[in-house]
Amino acid sequence: MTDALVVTDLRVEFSGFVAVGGVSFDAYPGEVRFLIGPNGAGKTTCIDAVTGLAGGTGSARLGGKELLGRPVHRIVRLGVGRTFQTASVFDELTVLQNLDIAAGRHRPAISLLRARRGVDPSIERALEETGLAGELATPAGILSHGQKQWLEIAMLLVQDAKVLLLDEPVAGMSQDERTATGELLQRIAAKRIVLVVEHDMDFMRRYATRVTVLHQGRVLSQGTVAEVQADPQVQEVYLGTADAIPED
Ligand SMILES: Nc1ncnc2c1ncn2[C@@H]1O[C@H](COP(=O)(O)OP(=O)(O)OP(=O)(O)O)[C@@H](O)[C@H]1O
Repeated sequence: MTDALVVTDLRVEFSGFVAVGGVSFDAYPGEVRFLIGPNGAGKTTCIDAVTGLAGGTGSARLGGKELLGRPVHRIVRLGVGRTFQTASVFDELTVLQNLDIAAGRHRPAISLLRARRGVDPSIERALEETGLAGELATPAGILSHGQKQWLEIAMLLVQDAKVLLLDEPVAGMSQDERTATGELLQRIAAKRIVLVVEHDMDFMRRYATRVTVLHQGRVLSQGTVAEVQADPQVQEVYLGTADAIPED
């Protein structure tokens, strides 16, 4: 079983501006963990710090291992993967070629040069899991917006990421794609840590098991969906009204 991700008193400054001012949260396999908050709350900066893209102080531990201070590639090697707000796949390559590249770090370079004799089992599993099995030969550039996000997730699965940090995975998706993505996150979270940064409150309410609400670089509220929805401070930040995060 994958260890927990435990972030303690994380602080990130940009030239004296405090973007993240002492944030603590944890995430476990088996839950779909959400980080929400208004624009500029520090959500992306938190995952930038955990993945080594932004320097931070405090602690971000995966199992017993401290992530802060390690270079990006070492954090990746420890099993921490992320997606970005804009999908970063190779548009001119097929779905399979993208996944081959993602799988590359597991094989000796020479095997990448050999002719393909069937699809790698880890790639096959990732294709099934993300619903992209029918798109093997499709150039990534002509996939739908949702499918591109799923391909990015598939690339992390192929790399056997233990932690998936997903930055606004459903932004710009259709309702059907959102539902498919929520169900995908529930499936992959069974054995991995899934932390989702989102603006979409409806999506959060449907799929979050636990939520941390950030505001101006600090934790405003933390708990189950019901707990954060009932928190007057959260309601205040979202539009300043009690029905800002509507109940079903
Ligand atoms: N590289 C940087 N240099 C300076 N300031 C930055 C940098 N990155 C982020 N910031 C600032 O830090 C604050 C937090 O930004 P961040 O992108 O983490 O917020 P966010 O909660 O992810 O917002 P959004 O929902 O709009 O993506 C913002 O005020 C932002 O302008």
